[in-house]
Amino acid sequence: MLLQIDKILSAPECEAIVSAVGDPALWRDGKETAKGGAKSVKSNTQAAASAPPVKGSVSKILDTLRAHPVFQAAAQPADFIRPTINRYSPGMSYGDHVDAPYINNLRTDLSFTLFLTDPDTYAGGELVIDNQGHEDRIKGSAGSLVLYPSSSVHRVDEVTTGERICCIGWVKSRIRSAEQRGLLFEIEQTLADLRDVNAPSQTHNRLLNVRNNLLRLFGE
Ligand SMILES: O=C(O)CCC(=O)C(=O)O
Ligand SMILES: [Fe+2]
Repeated sequence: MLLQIDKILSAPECEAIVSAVGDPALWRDGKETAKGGAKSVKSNTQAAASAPPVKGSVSKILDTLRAHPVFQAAAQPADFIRPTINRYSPGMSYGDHVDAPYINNLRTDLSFTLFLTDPDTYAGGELVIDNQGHEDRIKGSAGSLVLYPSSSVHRVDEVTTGERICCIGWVKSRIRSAEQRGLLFEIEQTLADLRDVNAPSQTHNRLLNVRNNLLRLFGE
Protein backbone atom coordinates (compact mmCIF):
# COMPACT_ATOMS: atom_id res chain seq x y z
CA MET A 1 0.00 0.00 0.00
CA LEU A 2 1.22 3.46 -0.89
CA LEU A 3 -0.18 6.21 1.29
CA GLN A 4 0.16 9.98 0.98
CA ILE A 5 -0.56 12.10 4.04
CA ASP A 6 -0.82 15.87 3.63
CA LYS A 7 0.09 18.59 6.13
CA ILE A 8 2.18 16.49 8.50
CA LEU A 9 4.21 19.68 9.00
CA SER A 10 3.12 23.26 8.32
CA ALA A 11 4.92 25.44 5.75
CA PRO A 12 6.68 27.48 8.52
CA GLU A 13 7.81 24.25 10.22
CA CYS A 14 9.32 23.02 6.93
CA GLU A 15 11.03 26.38 6.36
CA ALA A 16 12.45 26.31 9.90
CA ILE A 17 13.95 22.84 9.33
CA VAL A 18 15.39 23.76 5.92
CA SER A 19 17.01 26.85 7.41
CA ALA A 20 18.29 24.92 10.49
CA VAL A 21 20.22 22.56 8.19
CA GLY A 22 21.38 25.30 5.82
CA ASP A 23 25.06 25.39 6.85
CA PRO A 24 27.05 23.88 3.90
CA ALA A 25 29.46 22.24 6.39
CA LEU A 26 26.67 19.89 7.52
CA TRP A 27 26.30 18.09 4.18
CA ARG A 28 27.92 14.75 3.24
CA ASP A 29 27.99 12.61 0.09
CA GLY A 30 24.93 10.32 0.15
CA LYS A 31 27.04 7.44 -1.21
CA GLU A 32 28.47 7.04 2.32
CA THR A 33 25.32 5.24 3.47
CA ALA A 34 24.52 3.31 0.25
CA LYS A 35 25.33 -0.37 -0.19
CA GLY A 36 25.96 -2.59 -3.24
CA GLY A 37 24.34 -1.56 -6.53
CA ALA A 38 22.58 1.40 -4.90
CA LYS A 39 25.95 3.13 -4.38
CA SER A 40 26.62 3.45 -8.09
CA VAL A 41 23.22 5.03 -8.88
CA LYS A 42 23.01 7.34 -5.85
CA SER A 43 23.86 10.99 -6.29
CA ASN A 44 22.67 13.25 -3.47
CA THR A 45 23.86 14.82 -0.24
CA GLN A 46 22.72 14.05 3.29
CA ALA A 47 22.88 16.17 6.45
CA ALA A 48 25.28 14.78 9.09
CA ALA A 49 23.01 12.93 11.53
CA SER A 50 25.11 13.71 14.61
CA ALA A 51 25.18 17.51 14.13
CA PRO A 52 22.94 19.25 16.72
CA PRO A 53 20.71 21.17 14.26
CA VAL A 54 20.12 17.97 12.28
CA LYS A 55 19.46 15.91 15.44
CA GLY A 56 16.98 18.54 16.65
CA SER A 57 15.14 18.67 13.32
CA VAL A 58 14.93 14.90 12.99
CA SER A 59 13.71 14.48 16.54
CA LYS A 60 10.96 17.06 15.95
CA ILE A 61 9.91 15.17 12.80
CA LEU A 62 9.85 11.80 14.59
CA ASP A 63 7.81 13.25 17.49
CA THR A 64 5.31 14.57 14.93
CA LEU A 65 5.09 11.21 13.15
CA ARG A 66 4.61 9.31 16.43
CA ALA A 67 1.75 11.63 17.36
CA HIS A 68 0.06 11.52 13.94
CA PRO A 69 -2.99 9.22 14.08
CA VAL A 70 -3.04 8.31 10.37
CA PHE A 71 0.72 7.65 10.18
CA GLN A 72 0.50 5.65 13.40
CA ALA A 73 -2.41 3.54 12.12
CA ALA A 74 -0.85 2.91 8.70
CA ALA A 75 2.71 2.18 9.83
CA GLN A 76 2.29 0.78 13.36
CA PRO A 77 5.90 1.82 14.03
CA ALA A 78 7.99 -0.26 16.41
CA ASP A 79 11.22 1.54 15.42
CA PHE A 80 12.27 4.39 13.19
CA ILE A 81 15.41 3.51 11.27
CA ARG A 82 18.09 5.98 10.16
CA PRO A 83 15.90 9.04 9.57
CA THR A 84 17.94 11.27 7.27
CA ILE A 85 17.59 14.73 5.78
CA ASN A 86 18.62 14.51 2.14
CA ARG A 87 19.08 17.02 -0.63
CA TYR A 88 19.11 16.80 -4.42
CA SER A 89 20.68 19.79 -6.18
CA PRO A 90 20.64 20.24 -9.99
CA GLY A 91 22.10 17.19 -11.75
CA MET A 92 21.47 14.85 -8.81
CA SER A 93 19.25 11.76 -8.84
CA TYR A 94 18.98 8.31 -7.30
CA GLY A 95 18.48 5.65 -9.98
CA ASP A 96 16.31 2.54 -9.65
CA HIS A 97 17.28 0.63 -6.52
CA VAL A 98 15.96 -1.44 -3.65
CA ASP A 99 16.52 -0.53 -0.01
CA ALA A 100 18.47 -2.87 2.28
CA PRO A 101 16.23 -5.38 4.11
CA TYR A 102 17.98 -4.61 7.40
CA ILE A 103 19.52 -1.32 8.43
CA ASN A 104 21.26 -1.12 11.82
CA ASN A 105 20.01 -4.68 12.44
CA LEU A 106 16.37 -3.60 12.14
CA ARG A 107 14.04 -4.94 9.45
CA THR A 108 12.89 -2.26 7.01
CA ASP A 109 9.16 -2.80 6.41
CA LEU A 110 8.15 0.67 5.24
CA SER A 111 9.98 3.62 3.70
CA PHE A 112 8.87 7.22 3.98
CA THR A 113 9.68 10.53 2.33
CA LEU A 114 8.58 13.73 4.04
CA PHE A 115 8.89 16.60 1.56
CA LEU A 116 10.40 19.77 3.06
CA THR A 117 10.68 22.00 0.00
CA ASP A 118 7.76 23.05 -2.15
CA PRO A 119 7.45 21.30 -5.55
CA ASP A 120 7.18 24.69 -7.29
CA THR A 121 10.73 25.53 -6.20
CA TYR A 122 12.46 22.69 -8.09
CA ALA A 123 12.10 20.89 -11.42
CA GLY A 124 12.29 17.09 -11.65
CA GLY A 125 12.91 15.16 -8.43
CA GLU A 126 9.84 12.91 -8.61
CA LEU A 127 9.93 9.86 -6.36
CA VAL A 128 9.01 7.04 -8.75
CA ILE A 129 7.82 3.80 -7.15
CA ASP A 130 7.24 0.59 -9.08
CA ASN A 131 3.81 -0.74 -8.17
CA GLN A 132 3.48 -4.15 -9.84
CA GLY A 133 4.68 -2.84 -13.19
CA HIS A 134 2.85 0.49 -12.95
CA GLU A 135 4.85 3.55 -11.85
CA ASP A 136 3.58 5.85 -9.11
CA ARG A 137 5.21 9.27 -9.54
CA ILE A 138 5.12 11.45 -6.46
CA LYS A 139 6.16 15.02 -5.92
CA GLY A 140 4.52 16.11 -2.70
CA SER A 141 3.88 19.56 -1.30
CA ALA A 142 6.11 20.75 1.54
CA GLY A 143 4.98 19.06 4.75
CA SER A 144 3.38 16.05 3.05
CA LEU A 145 4.61 12.49 3.41
CA VAL A 146 4.54 9.35 1.31
CA LEU A 147 4.72 5.94 2.95
CA TYR A 148 5.50 2.93 0.76
CA PRO A 149 6.60 -0.69 1.12
CA SER A 150 10.38 -0.97 1.48
CA SER A 151 10.12 -3.96 -0.83
CA SER A 152 9.42 -1.76 -3.89
CA VAL A 153 11.92 -0.81 -6.57
CA HIS A 154 12.07 3.00 -6.61
CA ARG A 155 14.13 5.98 -7.75
CA VAL A 156 14.34 9.75 -7.53
CA ASP A 157 14.39 11.40 -10.95
CA GLU A 158 17.03 14.01 -11.67
CA VAL A 159 16.51 17.47 -10.22
CA THR A 160 17.22 19.98 -12.99
CA THR A 161 16.68 23.29 -11.17
CA GLY A 162 16.23 24.26 -7.52
CA GLU A 163 16.68 21.98 -4.52
CA ARG A 164 14.64 19.04 -3.31
CA ILE A 165 15.10 18.61 0.45
CA CYS A 166 13.29 15.81 2.28
CA CYS A 167 13.44 13.77 5.43
CA ILE A 168 13.50 10.09 4.53
CA GLY A 169 13.67 7.00 6.69
CA TRP A 170 12.44 3.49 7.36
CA VAL A 171 10.02 1.94 9.81
CA LYS A 172 10.14 -1.45 11.41
CA SER A 173 6.46 -2.15 11.96
CA ARG A 174 4.88 -4.01 14.87
CA ILE A 175 2.87 -5.77 12.14
CA ARG A 176 5.21 -7.53 9.78
CA SER A 177 2.58 -8.59 7.21
CA ALA A 178 1.50 -5.82 4.82
CA GLU A 179 -1.85 -7.58 4.37
CA GLN A 180 -2.56 -7.66 8.10
CA ARG A 181 -1.39 -4.04 8.45
CA GLY A 182 -3.76 -3.05 5.64
CA LEU A 183 -6.73 -4.74 7.34
CA LEU A 184 -5.97 -3.01 10.63
CA PHE A 185 -5.76 0.32 8.80
CA GLU A 186 -9.23 -0.30 7.29
CA ILE A 187 -10.62 -0.96 10.76
CA GLU A 188 -8.98 2.20 12.07
CA GLN A 189 -10.61 4.25 9.33
CA THR A 190 -13.98 2.67 10.08
CA LEU A 191 -13.55 3.59 13.75
CA ALA A 192 -12.97 7.20 12.66
CA ASP A 193 -16.12 7.03 10.48
CA LEU A 194 -18.13 5.69 13.44
CA ARG A 195 -16.90 8.58 15.57
CA ASP A 196 -17.89 11.05 12.84
CA VAL A 197 -21.47 9.76 12.72
CA ASN A 198 -21.68 9.59 16.54
CA ALA A 199 -22.32 5.84 16.49
CA PRO A 200 -23.43 4.36 19.83
CA SER A 201 -20.44 3.76 22.09
CA GLN A 202 -21.32 0.05 22.28
CA THR A 203 -20.86 -0.29 18.50
CA HIS A 204 -17.64 1.70 18.59
CA ASN A 205 -16.27 -0.34 21.49
CA ARG A 206 -17.00 -3.65 19.81
CA LEU A 207 -14.99 -2.70 16.75
CA LEU A 208 -12.28 -1.14 18.95
CA ASN A 209 -12.03 -4.44 20.77
CA VAL A 210 -11.68 -6.34 17.48
CA ARG A 211 -8.91 -3.90 16.48
CA ASN A 212 -7.10 -4.32 19.78
CA ASN A 213 -7.37 -8.11 19.73
CA LEU A 214 -6.07 -8.25 16.15
CA LEU A 215 -3.14 -6.07 17.24
CA ARG A 216 -2.41 -8.64 19.96
CA LEU A 217 -2.81 -11.49 17.47
CA PHE A 218 -0.75 -10.04 14.62
CA GLY A 219 1.77 -7.96 16.58
CA GLU A 220 5.30 -9.10 17.21
O1 LIG B 1 14.55 10.93 -1.42
C1 LIG B 1 13.68 10.08 -1.53
O2 LIG B 1 12.47 10.36 -1.68
C2 LIG B 1 14.01 8.60 -1.47
C3 LIG B 1 15.47 8.35 -1.25
C4 LIG B 1 15.78 6.89 -1.30
O3 LIG B 1 15.17 6.14 -2.00
C5 LIG B 1 16.83 6.36 -0.42
O4 LIG B 1 17.58 7.15 0.19
O5 LIG B 1 16.94 5.12 -0.34
FE1 LIG C 1 15.58 4.10 -1.45
